[in-house]
Amino acid sequence: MEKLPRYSECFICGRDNPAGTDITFIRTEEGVACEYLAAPKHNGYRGIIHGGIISALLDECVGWAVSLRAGRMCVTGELTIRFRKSLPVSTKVTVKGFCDPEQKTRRLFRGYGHIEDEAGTVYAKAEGRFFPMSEEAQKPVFECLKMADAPEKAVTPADIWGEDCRK
Ligand SMILES: CCCCCCCC(=O)SCCNC(=O)CCNC(=O)[C@H](O)C(C)(C)COP(=O)(O)OP(=O)(O)OC[C@H]1O[C@@H](n2cnc3c(N)ncnc32)[C@H](O)[C@@H]1OP(=O)(O)O
Repeated sequence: MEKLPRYSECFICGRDNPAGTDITFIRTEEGVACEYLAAPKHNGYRGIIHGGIISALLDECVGWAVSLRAGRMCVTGELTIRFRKSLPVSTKVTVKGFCDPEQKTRRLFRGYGHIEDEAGTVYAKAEGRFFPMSEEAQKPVFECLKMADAPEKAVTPADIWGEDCRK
């Protein structure tokens, strides 16, 4: 399992965004995952994590999973979240994202994901459609992507996709 780069300004994974969740995503055999310890600063109602935070975690995790498959960073076109159970503060959960293997076009990628705790309880599920950026639009993204373990180190498309890098 390999740590994915972090986007310095991102609300979810950015080191330089004090409002964020300070999360590192990991490439897994099936897709992408991250650990999240439900924090009181992310409350909606007292003691329960805000649905917007849950949505943002799933958006980014599934977004990474489809981006790895697409060979380009993607933007979210559509995201549907099903909130199955309230997520209590202080719960340690794993967020998992996957790209639909039944890919029919290179223009639009479908992805899905969920949030579960150590006992396997699922709190929320997501599915969405994601669109790869153009090569031009992707360039500024790489100005802010930094290696997870070396924040001073820049990242190139080849660092993420290797030989699968889309031209
Ligand atoms: C990798 C790190 C993780 C990152 C996670 C964070 C991701 C984000 O949150 S990104 C921020 C939020 N998203 C955005 O800012 C994207 C804003 N939207 C856009 O840029 C554009 O609307 C975009 C790219 C989605 C589609 O634009 P465009 O390519 O011009 O679409 P368009 O030509 O109108 O439509 C193409 C096809 O896609 C479909 N489509 C277009 N937009 C959408 C949409 N939002 N949802 C579903 N389908 C859509 C259309 O139906 C159309 O299909 P068809 O040709 O069969 O009619």
